[in-house]
Amino acid sequence: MDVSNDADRLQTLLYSSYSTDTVRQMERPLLDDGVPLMRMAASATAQVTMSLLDDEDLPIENARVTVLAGAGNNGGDGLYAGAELANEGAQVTAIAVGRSLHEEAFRAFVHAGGRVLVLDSAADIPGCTSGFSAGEAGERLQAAVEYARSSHVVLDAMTGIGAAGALRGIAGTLAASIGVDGDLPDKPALPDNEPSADLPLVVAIDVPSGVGVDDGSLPGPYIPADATVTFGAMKPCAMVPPASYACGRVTLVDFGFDIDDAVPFAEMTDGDFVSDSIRLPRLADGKYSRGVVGLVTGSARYPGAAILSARAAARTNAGMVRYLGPQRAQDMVLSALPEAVLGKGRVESWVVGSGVPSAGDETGEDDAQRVTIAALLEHYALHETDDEMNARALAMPPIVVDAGALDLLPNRVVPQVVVTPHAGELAVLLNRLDGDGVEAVSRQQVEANPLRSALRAHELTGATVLLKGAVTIVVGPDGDGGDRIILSGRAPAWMATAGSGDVLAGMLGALMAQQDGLLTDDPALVPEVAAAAAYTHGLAGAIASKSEQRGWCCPRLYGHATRHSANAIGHPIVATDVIAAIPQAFDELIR
Ligand SMILES: NC(=O)C1=CN([C@@H]2O[C@H](COP(=O)(O)OP(=O)(O)OC[C@H]3O[C@@H](n4cnc5c(N)ncnc54)[C@H](OP(=O)(O)O)[C@@H]3O)[C@@H](O)[C@H]2O)[C@@H](O)CC1
Ligand SMILES: [K+]
Repeated sequence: MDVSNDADRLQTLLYSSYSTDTVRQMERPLLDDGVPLMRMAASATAQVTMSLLDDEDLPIENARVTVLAGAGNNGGDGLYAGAELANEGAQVTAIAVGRSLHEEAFRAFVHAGGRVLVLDSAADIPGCTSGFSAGEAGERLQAAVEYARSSHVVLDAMTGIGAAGALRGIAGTLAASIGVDGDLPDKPALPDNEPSADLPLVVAIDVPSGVGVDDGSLPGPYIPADATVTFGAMKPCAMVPPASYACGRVTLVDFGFDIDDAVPFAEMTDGDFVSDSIRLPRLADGKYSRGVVGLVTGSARYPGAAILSARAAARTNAGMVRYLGPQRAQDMVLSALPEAVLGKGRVESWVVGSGVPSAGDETGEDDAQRVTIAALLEHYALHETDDEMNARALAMPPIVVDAGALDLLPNRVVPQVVVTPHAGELAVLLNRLDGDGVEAVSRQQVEANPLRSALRAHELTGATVLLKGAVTIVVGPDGDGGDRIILSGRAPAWMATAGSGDVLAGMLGALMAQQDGLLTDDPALVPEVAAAAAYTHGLAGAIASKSEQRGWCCPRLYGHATRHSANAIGHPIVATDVIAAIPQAFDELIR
């Protein structure tokens, strides 16, 4: 990735996340040059902690701070940060969860007046008691939990990027007692990831302990944070849900990593990125050249989805919308959108399945829409032996496969097919594709590790996958034989409402129709346009609900002035309100 100037570099740093291996490669040259990264990390953590205490009107001299310190460098960060807070007058206790502590950091901590409570009887930490009985170990653990709970601040320094798998042993028990075990992060969605006023404030060092650092999963007990101070570069867990929901407000400490040659693991969309997907009208344009969207959506049973998808597509910069569906839905579409054209004709993209019953639905089997969709989707199927049919499939216009069409998806398809499931629908899709012999995956499992599920669906089908959520995950081809992961976190939580998905499907269809056929020629653009649709949908929802809250907030950059952040929570909306706000969203994106 070529990052030509400083502003571009910072933008890339804030909106890209890198795997732990890449982060270690990027920090290597600095460590070799003797740059004191750990001290820099610790100072930043102490400063962020003090400013949080300040926000709560808690003087540092009165603050009780608990450092949950692991045996690795993450624990070292915590101990140095604890030492700085102790030097400022705080009363700081470190709970040693492993058998050792980072030596120099431990010395600095003790020198600053910090106290240490050891939990592992086999620990070997200078000046600390060990070899105690199992009974005493239990008492110490209980005391540690109580002490942490009654603190003003907990610095979570158990594990950082060296974490492997679910937290085990004492760290796991402590996380289950102080944090969460088995549930997704569950708190009101506030603007700017505002910390709750409840004490203790939890500050995660680098990453919250217990989350899947490289995939955003929650493999076991974890400690949700009010704030995370992360070093050098964003890790996937700070962007990918549900771990990203456990990070609270994120501050990135720029170590000056050279990111020119680093390939991000996952990127977050921003408005600049999205505007590339918007085709501005041209002087010589007519309605056809601006892109026509064909919709096979809605059904006799669910006609409303036809209206929502048609109106959303028409508002999203399409030249024209064609609608195919049952008489009742046709009548309703025409009265809601007189501009719609009924019946078949040339289109630049398709949207199928929104508001169409699936096979499991009681009206599913005999719904005529399903017959039309199944026939259309056959044109997108890839066959092992038939090159001619494959060439025809590769030349098809892009298509959005939503809701009731998902169970009609052929096994292997071309990448300009975008499937748009929510977690439950993705679980059903994966179980059908994986077939018997592979353990069935539940909606809850998809929710606990949505990225893995989206990657799996892309791998199995070849389709581009857009998994809906407060942070929407898009997985598609990167053009070099690999996967591209793009996220959109623009939507406020108010958008979790009936019909919201139908609106997204229509918007995505329209954005794909206006790409002048480029998506068919270059499938690597498909995930970009899919993420752009999710972002524009989220932005329209934010405008409609007058909400500053979003699924993902851009991290603060340590040492740089914090932009004043508005804090309107906003108000409830219905899907129709989102459509009404699309023009204003475009206005913002094009400006
Ligand atoms: N490189 C640098 O100089 C800089 C690094 N920096 C900081 O260092 C961090 C990386 O440090 P790291 O590599 O030492 O690993 P770290 O995250 O402390 O984890 C290792 C410890 O965790 C334990 N552990 C692992 N898995 C576990 C599990 N499932 N359940 C329970 N325990 C588990 C593991 O135990 P073990 O497996 O050895 O028994 C070991 O004790 C990085 O995130 C950043 O904060 C910054 O200061 C900037 C400069
Ligand atoms: K941590």
